[in-house]
Amino acid sequence: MTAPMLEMRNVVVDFDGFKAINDLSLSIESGSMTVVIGPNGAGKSTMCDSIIGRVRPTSGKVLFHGREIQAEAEHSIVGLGICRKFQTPGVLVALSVIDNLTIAATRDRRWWTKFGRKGEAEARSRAEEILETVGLAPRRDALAGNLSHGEKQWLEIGMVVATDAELLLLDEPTAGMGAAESTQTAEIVKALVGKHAVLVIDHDIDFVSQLGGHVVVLHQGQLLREGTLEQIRADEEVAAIYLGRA
Ligand SMILES: Nc1ncnc2c1ncn2[C@@H]1O[C@H](COP(=O)(O)OP(=O)(O)OP(=O)(O)O)[C@@H](O)[C@H]1O
Repeated sequence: MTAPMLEMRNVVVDFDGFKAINDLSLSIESGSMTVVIGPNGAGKSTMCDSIIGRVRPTSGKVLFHGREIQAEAEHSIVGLGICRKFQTPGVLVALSVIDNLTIAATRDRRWWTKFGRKGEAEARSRAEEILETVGLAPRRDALAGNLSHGEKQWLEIGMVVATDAELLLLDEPTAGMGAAESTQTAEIVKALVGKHAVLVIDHDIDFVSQLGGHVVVLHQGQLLREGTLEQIRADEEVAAIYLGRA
């Protein structure tokens, strides 16, 4: 039997006696979409931190294609093919959209780790492709600093995609967005699935329903439920704890 692409096995993250992640086990398959929801403080960001190597599990294992990565440095985890987008966009505001994407594509993790820097022409052609994927073709030459909040988020998704990571971690990609921008974000994220596995953290249930992925509910650092959004919505314990229904 082949190992899942990513597996968290009995992971505990203990901050001075407080278990932000408490015996969490879950698997993510290649090319899949997993959406993590849960109340504030459920441990969603800490879960991402423990996958990417920003936080060390106190116990348990994180495996990527069967290889233990829980003790690896963040940059080597990125080199293996896991890349994370944070809530706050980290684009280079003085550069154009296409230049931001080209720089990110130049740092394609496979070229970075195995062959040195990718050629400028190849990186630019990859950047042009990603420009379409994230819907920013009309804003190609705009300075990143002049983009709207939503456009900056899409550019940063594009920069994560440009690394050609196998697993993309998107932490609240719709933070601060209105309904129309959230819908467009769902379309962008759905288009990434297949080529990449995507793990999305988000609070917005409308957005989660537009994504249509496998839903994981975290509560107090533990996996409360997983399934389709319909199964999650029908679950009375989840409704009481998270969706606010008695
Ligand atoms: N470095 C830390 N030291 C101590 N406690 C922490 C640390 N990081 C997170 N926590 C605590 O761990 C718990 C889980 O936090 P986390 O940010 O992972 O939750 P979350 O589900 O992402 O919440 P939110 O939806 O509000 O972003 C919270 O109670 C938080 O205060």
